[in-house]
Amino acid sequence: MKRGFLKNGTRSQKQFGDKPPSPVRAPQSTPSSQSAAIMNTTCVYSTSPCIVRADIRLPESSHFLYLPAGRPADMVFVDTLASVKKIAKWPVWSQPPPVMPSPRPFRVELAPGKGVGMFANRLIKAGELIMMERPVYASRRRRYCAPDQNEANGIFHRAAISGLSGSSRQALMALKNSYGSDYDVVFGILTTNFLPIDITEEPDPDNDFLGCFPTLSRANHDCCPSANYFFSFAPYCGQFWAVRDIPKDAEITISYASLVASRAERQKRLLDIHKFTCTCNTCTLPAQAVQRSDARREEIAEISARSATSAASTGMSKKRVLNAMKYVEEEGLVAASVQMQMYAASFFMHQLDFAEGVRWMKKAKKSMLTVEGEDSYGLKAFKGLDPVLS
Ligand SMILES: C[S@@+](CC[C@H](N)C(=O)[O-])C[C@H]1O[C@@H](n2cnc3c(N)ncnc32)[C@H](O)[C@@H]1O
Repeated sequence: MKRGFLKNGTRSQKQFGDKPPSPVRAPQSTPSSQSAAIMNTTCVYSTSPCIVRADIRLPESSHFLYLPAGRPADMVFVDTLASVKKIAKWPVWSQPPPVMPSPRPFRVELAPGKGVGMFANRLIKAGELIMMERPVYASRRRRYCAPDQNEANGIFHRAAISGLSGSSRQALMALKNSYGSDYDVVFGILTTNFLPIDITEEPDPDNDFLGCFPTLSRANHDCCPSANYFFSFAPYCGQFWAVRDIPKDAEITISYASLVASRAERQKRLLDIHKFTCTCNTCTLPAQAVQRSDARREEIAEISARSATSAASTGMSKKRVLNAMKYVEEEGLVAASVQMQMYAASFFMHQLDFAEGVRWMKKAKKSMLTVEGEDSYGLKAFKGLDPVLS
């Protein structure tokens, strides 16, 4: 998911939380005793915009930017000084976050065995925007902090959230912590709830950011999810889009890990990073059905991987492409279908079957709209092709 899944319509899925945020360690000369760790290492860099240096001891310390300016902060951005100075100037902060129509089409309630989850209050139609909101905590995955500010004492993150308004801090602290007592609770909450976000409009793998959301972070995982998470850069909001009709009272789920992997691989990742064993319908199929599901997902993964290479259609047969399309449908992987449809479009174009190529492009465009809405980066890439595709 590089801001959602479909930048350029061809990027492979960037998954959130695929590895925990990793601190970049400062040189060992930094004091590392517990007493030094407890001391306040922050200092105010500027008040307007409100920027706080995380650690006066480190030349390259991370900085905390509190937004919006001049009001109790709804959000903290954690990054280098140069970066937060640029972010502070974005015009989006002068606009209030978009308000979702009331009543909301979902509720947050107990999801047995999972904590809480999001459930549909009414039929939610495929392609509907379920929820959008700004993160309360946004951070580059790799932050720069001293060895005495670690996952166990949470000093760094605690300092970052201390400048948030009471309500934003409470919303964050109310989120689930799946990380257990070896870790500080704030670190645990953040790591449990991170979703991928962006600081650039164009795809940029070097800028790897994570965000925590008061409501979106309540969605549970399913290996055949009913919603797609997309980060819309323009309003600076995370969004959930219904990828199929979601009946009243059904759970609204997203995917935390790559779905085009075998059950064993998915389960390992979910346990290692997200600390649960997935018991979704796909994971609990009878053994033979799991084998078939694995084979379908592995085939989709192989073709998705090819779609990123220039030799994408070399040695590929039409039968195999069309079979893969069927597999995506059989597995209910609506978000993954976009990449496959784009692959099919380019495959047929290479075969000089333009009618078939355009047909798959139209399908991909429609799917992009369903799973990412009008702000989809991939959709924008289609703009010049409108006369052909409409
Ligand atoms: C981002 S939170 C999701 C909301 C969370 N259930 C809550 O109560 O706030 C992620 C955590 O929810 C739980 N979870 C998510 N999906 C799950 C699933 N399919 N089965 C069991 N637990 C799940 C795990 O504890 C996971 O670490």
